[in-house]
Amino acid sequence: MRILIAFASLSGNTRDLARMVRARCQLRGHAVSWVEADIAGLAAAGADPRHDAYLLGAWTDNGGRTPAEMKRFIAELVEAVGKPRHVAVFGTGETQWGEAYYCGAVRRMARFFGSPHPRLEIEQMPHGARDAHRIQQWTDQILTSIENTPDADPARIIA
Ligand SMILES: Cc1cc2nc3c(=O)[nH]c(=O)nc-3n(C[C@H](O)[C@H](O)[C@H](O)COP(=O)(O)O)c2cc1C
Repeated sequence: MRILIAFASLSGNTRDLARMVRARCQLRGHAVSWVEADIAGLAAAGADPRHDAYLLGAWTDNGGRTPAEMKRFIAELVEAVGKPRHVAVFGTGETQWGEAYYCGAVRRMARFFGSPHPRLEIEQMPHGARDAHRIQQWTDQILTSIENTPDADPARIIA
């Protein structure tokens, strides 16, 4: 499959997480388009913005909010391809901001897209065997689910 990974990361935690997700996708033989939303737009994903799966990641800003760079990217994505069916969301946050706000951006993005997939929420930076295992399991679960879905996405039918 062609997979788009796009994320916003202020201090690198979410970038580390995105890299681990990318490594797993590539290990399973998928082609990954990589967009760092803080410095690039959808054009970085190549000539065709349509992908089989969209894995979107973000850190969480004040009050559980989605960072502005990610909002801008999402607006561009929706303008180009609509709200895709196969969106899964990951991110990092800190519980010290309060349970109600923890990884709020991940929850908001998943809600916005109506994502049917589980969310991946990591506290601060991913570390240790436990996080590595969670990330691998999450990525595998998402990819297996999408691979096995009879698809009505125009992007996949045309591709
Ligand atoms: C100004 C600011 C506000 C934050 N607000 C929240 C928040 O509401 N909820 C949360 O879970 N984390 C919050 N955080 C923590 C970051 O989301 C967390 O450190 C994250 O791992 C940073 O990811 P990054 O290294 O990819 O930028 C906040 C951090 C900053 C700097």
